[in-house]
Amino acid sequence: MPTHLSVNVNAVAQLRNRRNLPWPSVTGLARIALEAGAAGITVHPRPDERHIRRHDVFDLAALLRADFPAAEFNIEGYPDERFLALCEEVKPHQVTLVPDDPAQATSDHGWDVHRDADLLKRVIARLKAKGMRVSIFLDADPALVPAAKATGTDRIELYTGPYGHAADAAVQASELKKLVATTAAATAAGLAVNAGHDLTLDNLPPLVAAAPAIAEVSIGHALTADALIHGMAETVRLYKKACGG
Ligand SMILES: CC(=O)[C@@H](O)[C@H](O)COP(=O)(O)O
Ligand SMILES: NCC(=O)COP(=O)(O)O
Repeated sequence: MPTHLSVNVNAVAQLRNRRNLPWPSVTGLARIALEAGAAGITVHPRPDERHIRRHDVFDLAALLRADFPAAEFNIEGYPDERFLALCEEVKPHQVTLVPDDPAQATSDHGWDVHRDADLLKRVIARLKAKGMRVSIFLDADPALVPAAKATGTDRIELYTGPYGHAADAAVQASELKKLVATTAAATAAGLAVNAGHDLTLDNLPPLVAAAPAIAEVSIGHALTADALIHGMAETVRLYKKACGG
């Protein structure tokens, strides 16, 4: 089964937010991505609404419900009360919990699954009780898998930043090894595996070849940059091919 591609539209929203104008259209670009074969859409509404705004989340949910019922909506974020209430209202297919501080420029680490075990258990049970699948952002380290599993999560999302922005080939190869080992440990523990952050057309094929069990990648920054060159539809086709299908 090829790895599913979820298109993250944060960067489309960030470009739109430069002006008080409705373009580029977040739902319009999401529609093009889904028509071109993306399996889903991802957003990471941050508290300062620097890119995705609250209304985008509702607009995208309505788009998927009306016109792309087979596609999945994935909402990422830190589980404060505002975020949890938003998820409960929108009911996406998947909620990805990320340990980001509001001041962070972007996500740069996974959960401390030991220190934050109680918070994660409580929040995951709450979201799952409302029918949402839950994934937690995790650094590539197989030793973290047992504690991740103990939180009750359905999936982990491997933080691929250190692989994606590795300074040289040797570092990238060593990061890839960690991603492969963590995928194997998670799969053996009965957890499905997603991956994301700084994935590109260049680094995606070696990742999915080495870890074909990865169920889904969510990609935004590089994919949006490529869409400026190739257009969104062609870019989604290129990334789908890079995902193996
Ligand atoms: C959770 C994760 O990996 C992030 O990639 C995030 O969704 C990106 O957030 P920004 O688009 O705000 O950098
Ligand atoms: N979960 C990762 C994601 O949605 C997008 O990350 P990036 O491709 O913008 O780095």
